[in-house]
Amino acid sequence: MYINASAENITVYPAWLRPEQDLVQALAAYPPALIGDVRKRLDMMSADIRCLTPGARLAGTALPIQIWEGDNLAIHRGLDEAKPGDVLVISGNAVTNRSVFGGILAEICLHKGVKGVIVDGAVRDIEEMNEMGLAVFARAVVPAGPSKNGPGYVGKPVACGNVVCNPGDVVIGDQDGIVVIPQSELNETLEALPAQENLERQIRDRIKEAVAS
Ligand SMILES: O=C([O-])CC(=O)C(=O)O
Ligand SMILES: [Mg+2]
Repeated sequence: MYINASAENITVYPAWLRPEQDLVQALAAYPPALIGDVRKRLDMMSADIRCLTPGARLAGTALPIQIWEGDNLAIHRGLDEAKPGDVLVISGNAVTNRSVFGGILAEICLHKGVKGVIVDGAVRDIEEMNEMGLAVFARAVVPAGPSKNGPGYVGKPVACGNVVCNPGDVVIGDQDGIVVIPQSELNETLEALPAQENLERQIRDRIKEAVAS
């Protein structure tokens, strides 16, 4: 950690397997809306979790962190476990009167190769993070800062934006929002995507033909 604090009360769960980056990148070629459609229109986070860094696209593997509301010690501790390609998926139990993530944590994320952060709670320093190029999704923005006392969990499944997210699940986000793909279903999801894309193309072609005729 880069802060002077004891992380004794943060429980870190055993390391998990991360999916192949090639598989993550292949899924990242598709937008969350299309991925959600092939996943029975389930597994998408609440509309309250918004992209706060305009234009950002996000794709990576989940590193779940459960914080104590308004406290970010578990995020600092969790970043010690982060690997390149991870996305921090942080449950703050939807509490938004304290920001739990900001520019300093964003700097650690970039240094670690973390692709972005999804917070079921609030963040701050949003202009700074925008310039830094980290994809940030959260429920709210507020300048009030957090405590750093814990407790918390790192690497235990969390609920974020009403969706359960396990360590190593793939999360894909754009301006529409976030979809979560369970690690055991990555291949079947990827295989189903071209047909869904084709279906949409056919509808668009019919529209073009109708307009042209
Ligand atoms: O003060 C905090 O812990 C949150 C924050 O603003 C930062 O990470 O820059
Ligand atoms: Mg700050």
